[in-house]
Amino acid sequence: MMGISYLQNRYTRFSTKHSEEFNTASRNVKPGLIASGIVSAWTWAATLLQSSTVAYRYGVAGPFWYAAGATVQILMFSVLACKVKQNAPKCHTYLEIIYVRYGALTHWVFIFFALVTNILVGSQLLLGGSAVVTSLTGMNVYAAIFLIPVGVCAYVVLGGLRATFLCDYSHTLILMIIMLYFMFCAYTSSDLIGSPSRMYDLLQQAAATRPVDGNIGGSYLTLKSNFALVFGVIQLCSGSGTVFLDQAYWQRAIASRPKTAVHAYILGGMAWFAIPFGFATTLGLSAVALATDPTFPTYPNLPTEPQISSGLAAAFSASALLGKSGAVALLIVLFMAVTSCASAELIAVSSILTFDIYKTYIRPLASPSQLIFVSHAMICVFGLTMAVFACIWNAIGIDLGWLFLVMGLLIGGAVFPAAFAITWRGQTKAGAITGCLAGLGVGLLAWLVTAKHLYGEVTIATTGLEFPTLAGNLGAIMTGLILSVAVSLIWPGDFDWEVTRAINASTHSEVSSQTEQSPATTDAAPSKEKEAEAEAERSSPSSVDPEDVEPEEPHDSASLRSAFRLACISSFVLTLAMDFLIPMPMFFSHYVFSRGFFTAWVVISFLWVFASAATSCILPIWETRAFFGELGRSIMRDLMRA
Ligand SMILES: NC(N)=O
Repeated sequence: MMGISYLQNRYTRFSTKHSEEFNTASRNVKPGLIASGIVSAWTWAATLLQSSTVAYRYGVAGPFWYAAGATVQILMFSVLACKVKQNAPKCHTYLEIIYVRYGALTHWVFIFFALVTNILVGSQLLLGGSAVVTSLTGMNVYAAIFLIPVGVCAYVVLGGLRATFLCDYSHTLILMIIMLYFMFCAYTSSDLIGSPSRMYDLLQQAAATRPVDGNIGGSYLTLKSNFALVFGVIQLCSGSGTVFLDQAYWQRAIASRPKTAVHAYILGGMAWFAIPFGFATTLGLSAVALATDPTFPTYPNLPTEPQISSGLAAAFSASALLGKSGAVALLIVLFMAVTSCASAELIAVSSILTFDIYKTYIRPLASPSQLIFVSHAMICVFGLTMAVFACIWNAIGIDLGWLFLVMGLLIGGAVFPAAFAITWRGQTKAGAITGCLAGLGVGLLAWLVTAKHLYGEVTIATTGLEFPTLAGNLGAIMTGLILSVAVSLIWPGDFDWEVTRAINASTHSEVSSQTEQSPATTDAAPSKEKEAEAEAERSSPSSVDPEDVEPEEPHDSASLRSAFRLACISSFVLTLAMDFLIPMPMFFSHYVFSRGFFTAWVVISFLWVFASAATSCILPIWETRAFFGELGRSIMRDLMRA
């Protein structure tokens, strides 16, 4: 990472010493790298572990609903990405939009929801990751929780947002390779399974002795799975909160080029689908198939419910399929997922704390170097915070499964108010605040009342079950939607987007000037500092610029409007297909997969993973080939001179 940052600073005009580059990657990253960054930010420990948990519990419907329920938010976010480019092209965080549109009170409400989202996602990463590390290596769980973020903090501090994209890229590449290793092993070479047909037989045998409650005929081979459908709805609600309120996704929209942001989100969403779908269709179903095999780590017992809820189904099947090398491969893939997502969370929170709290309320005239210093410090503060929260969850008996189902009801109220803040000129301050807070209240109430009503007591066990969490998630998100719309229509407003377009408008892009002149720093930044930065730039041996190699077309509102149309149409059509047209006929017809259909299902999972690898691993290299050629020549020239 240090090497990459050195090369970037020496040979390109993007210096990590500038806060604009550190926090927004100078807003010119191409769609392949953004898509790869989206895939890796959205690939949590849970994407691998919880998807395998639901495969173990519900059969083929689990991976499908995990993937379909959490892809659509990324597709829909393409609409917001486009609106950010249209209505607030110079913002650093989405909370800056809230601040200039609604003022300080609403800003603090949204800061609260944004930070709760990041804390839940960050601590959930460490909770899932550490459970598997402890299970496979015996390491103390608290040591694992604290060790995981240390390295990530170091490379994010060194490299900033662009560095996280580059690390995301390399981690996604490794993740794809290992995922394909598991898939090929399970479905082609393993002595225990070795083919889709053998997996089909083993799943049928498992259904005969361990039928799935709520599935037609107890089968693992059907989408007629009541609890998988409930999980899918929770996933839709909770995923909306963890995408729309997580600055990491806004940051990728902000970092991308205006006209390609939409493509990046659509590509990223479609590429991400393959990860939980392919991974859990392999390791989650293998856990069902091999649970009674002597190679299974819990043999002769079946895994316990707490083990499954902690996300250990994948760890057990990886060990059963491949022994020690399976355990090592799972640890590596999990490390890649946890670190690349943690890096996205760290820099996202650092941007919020730097721009929305420090620069807005503490030191409005902060200089660029002060902003960079605070960004670095906040990365470490948040690294520590997420570890502390993961320890708290662990100490009070909350596991990955519980946190996964509950997250959405805590943040769901703010989903629609946040989306409307950049898309609907009619949403008022009262509508936004009422939607957020009432959504939180109703979500909590629906959750606890349902647990008490259905199970007679409110405990960690009952509050982590499907129906209470479904009620809470739906209550929160729908209340946020209904109240923000109703209140805004009763006391209407008509916002002028020119106000948000003016955010940081007078900032001269560092990309063009190499000196940062945000409104707050134009006059205040010490001129010596600017001179030093300019001098650093002049002394650079040569500055390779992707734009010089491949100049981008000018941005115009007509092309942004057509990108917006593309975002709306593609997110609507893909969502309809993934969440209704494909699963619902299979659900209502009570279809149980035939052997041939299951084989085709597995083949599709392979093809999708290959397409996903092409999008997130090959496309970023292809689209920057001219830049890398020029960079290589610059390095050669520099070496010749030495
Ligand atoms: N990112 C998720 N929901 O796996």
